Amino acid sequence: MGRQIEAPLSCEGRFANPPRQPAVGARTSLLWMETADVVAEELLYVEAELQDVQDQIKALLDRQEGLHKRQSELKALLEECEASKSTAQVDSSVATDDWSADFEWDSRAEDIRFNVFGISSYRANQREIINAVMSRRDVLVIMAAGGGKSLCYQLPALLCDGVALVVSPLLSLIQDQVMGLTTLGIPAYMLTSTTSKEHEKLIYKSLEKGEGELKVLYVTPEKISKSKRFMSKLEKCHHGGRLSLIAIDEAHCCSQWGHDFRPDYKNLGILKIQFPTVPLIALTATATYKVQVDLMEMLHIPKCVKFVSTINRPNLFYKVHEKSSVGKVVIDEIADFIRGSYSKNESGIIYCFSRKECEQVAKELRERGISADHYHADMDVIAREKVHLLWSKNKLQVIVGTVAFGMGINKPDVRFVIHHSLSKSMETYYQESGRAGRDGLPSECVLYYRPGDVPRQSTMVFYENAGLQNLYDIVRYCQSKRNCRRGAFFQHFGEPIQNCNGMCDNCAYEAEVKELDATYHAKVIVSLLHEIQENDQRATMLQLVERFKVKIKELGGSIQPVSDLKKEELEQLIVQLLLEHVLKEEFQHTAYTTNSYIALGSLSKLVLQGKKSVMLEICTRRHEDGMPKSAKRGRMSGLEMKLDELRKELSSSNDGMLPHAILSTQQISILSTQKPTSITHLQKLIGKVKTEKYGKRIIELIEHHLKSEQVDDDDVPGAASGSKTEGNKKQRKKHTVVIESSEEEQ
Ligand SMILES: Nc1ncnc2c1ncn2[C@@H]1O[C@H](COP(=O)(O)OP(=O)(O)OP(=O)(O)O)[C@@H](O)[C@H]1O
Ligand SMILES: [Mg+2]
Repeated sequence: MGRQIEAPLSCEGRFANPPRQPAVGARTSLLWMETADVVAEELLYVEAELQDVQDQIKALLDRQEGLHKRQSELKALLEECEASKSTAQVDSSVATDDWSADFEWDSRAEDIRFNVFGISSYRANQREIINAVMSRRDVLVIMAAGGGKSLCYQLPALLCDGVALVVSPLLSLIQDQVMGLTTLGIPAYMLTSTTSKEHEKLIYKSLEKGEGELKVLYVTPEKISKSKRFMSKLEKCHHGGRLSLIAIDEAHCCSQWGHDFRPDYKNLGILKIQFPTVPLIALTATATYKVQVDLMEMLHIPKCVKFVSTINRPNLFYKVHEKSSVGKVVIDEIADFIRGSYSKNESGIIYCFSRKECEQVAKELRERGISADHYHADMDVIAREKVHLLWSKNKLQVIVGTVAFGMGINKPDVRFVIHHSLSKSMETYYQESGRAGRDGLPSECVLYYRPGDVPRQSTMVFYENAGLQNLYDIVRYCQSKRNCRRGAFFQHFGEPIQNCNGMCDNCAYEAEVKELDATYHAKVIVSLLHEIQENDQRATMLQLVERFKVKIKELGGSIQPVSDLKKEELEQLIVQLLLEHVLKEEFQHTAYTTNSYIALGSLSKLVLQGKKSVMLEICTRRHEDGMPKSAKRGRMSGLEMKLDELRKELSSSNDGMLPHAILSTQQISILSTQKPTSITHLQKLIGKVKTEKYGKRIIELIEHHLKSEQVDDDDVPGAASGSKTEGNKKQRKKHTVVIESSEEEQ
């Protein structure tokens, strides 16, 4: 604990009880001396009493603070219990249903899963969800980002007769999904602002009369709330018994308590009212209990079956990187990181705060030789689509985007997601970073954080429901120098802690963290703000830092020396004081912008009165950086590289088809281990549809590879046949890290 220093400002009532004066009269000096002794004695006694009272007050205040904290924890817990009770009551009505039992559609479902989607086994909950939908139940799915939610409605869409309607919030997401399904030969269409009149006619005809081949129809929520024409066609489709199911993807957008509320999603409740007998499946990666209850109410699905899976993404390495205040330095570091760890054109995403920043970052990365382009809502649709397609086909390494890019984007082999600036909440960060490693292979999520970015973000979110609270949660995640990053996600989403396995910076590397007593600094900051407010002034974080430095110089002679804090550390302290309610942010609008000012928070008095100490964690050194080598994926084998080239070649000769849709990374890995040389064997590994389309080329390539291996073996004197392949296999195994809990196609 640090020393207690007199607060620079006086506290209320400091001299409220001055010592009583002795009576003056014709007394001798002896009497005066005796009186002085008595007074001194009483003074000592009173001072001791006062100290005692002070201690008690401090203890009480500490207790009060603790109780307040516990009170809000308990309130939140109670809310969760009530929410789960109400959903449990709902769920109890279906408790007797066993969704993993045998169903009549089992073999057809297996056939489509494997032969159409090329997926060799279900992931956790997928089969059960599909069975519930097929049993015509309403379903709520909470499943991790990249967990495989799409299959849960796409497969039933193919199993059922008629058309499945999918509501999805973003154009980019819809394009991505339609592109993926078309590649698999599934008749999927979208009805959005970009749909041509010709296509629109075709879709409407199909809805109205059941003509044509429409199977899955994607729309944005605006279509439901704003287009009467569309709704009337949908009704006709329903009356004809051809509306098979309704899926609402990214369903958290319905709830005001969710992190990405969209007003048009609020009107989706109409769907269940208009089509009560059609099963509705709502899917999201992020929904707290509160959001789940909200969703069930808003979508009118009180009796839905709920499937909740873990949010854990064991293959993602989470890291917070200290961000320099010099823009060029940040870009240099990002460029070095990409060049150093991802020199083989591995895909990545960089999230930026603003559209202008996206363009700037992309341009500066290009200047440093990295193939990058920007993506944001100000670009016209064609330009955006072009960038997205180039990236999807691995012809562009990095997309630098705003939040407009990402929700549900399905590129499985994104190896890194960098946040150039802070996200606005834990949910947003979980979703955006969750774009990485959807193929289950090790991938990195790096957030560049500097406390100076907090006011930038807070001016954007303060008017949102719980906007500041959400922002401060992610800020707490960033400020922490010791706590497990993964643990912060579990805590936030109310899930029991699971082992991180060293897959975050704080767990992987021990940082040298100095704990500094910053109580005095905090007192000076609080006093300064008193002065500022008394003079009817305001101070931004930057101005406060500057004034602090001046103040410390002024006070310098009269106080014991305190350790100097650098500008960034002072900003870190101010942010910590915001998180601890010693300070708060206030916002003021000008004609052009909104400014954040730092003001006194509810606990500022405690600091001033010396009843609250403030400790600051300063990271002096981190021994290493980045994902540990042991967690990184080994280099591709020769055959894997050849198969990768083949899928790229097939992708460019089949316009619109994405390389990973031709062969997924897992399939390439399986093929390179099993080396099938017959169509029958190949079909067992990648399914019928892909074998019919690309089987001949794949077999040719594998045979050619085996022959060249044989030649190499023959060239090695004394090498036994097959021994080299074996050797390669062993070597590869040594480099490859298998992430246990990702149930990939192995
Ligand atoms: N059972 C499975 N086995 C292997 N891969 C699968 C399986 N199910 C889905 N996938 C693949 O996992 C990836 C992610 O799937 P999907 O896009 O459905 O994720 P999601 O849950 O919708 O994530 P998000 O919340 O980010 O939208 C896709 O490449 C998909 O093909
Ligand atoms: Mg999705």
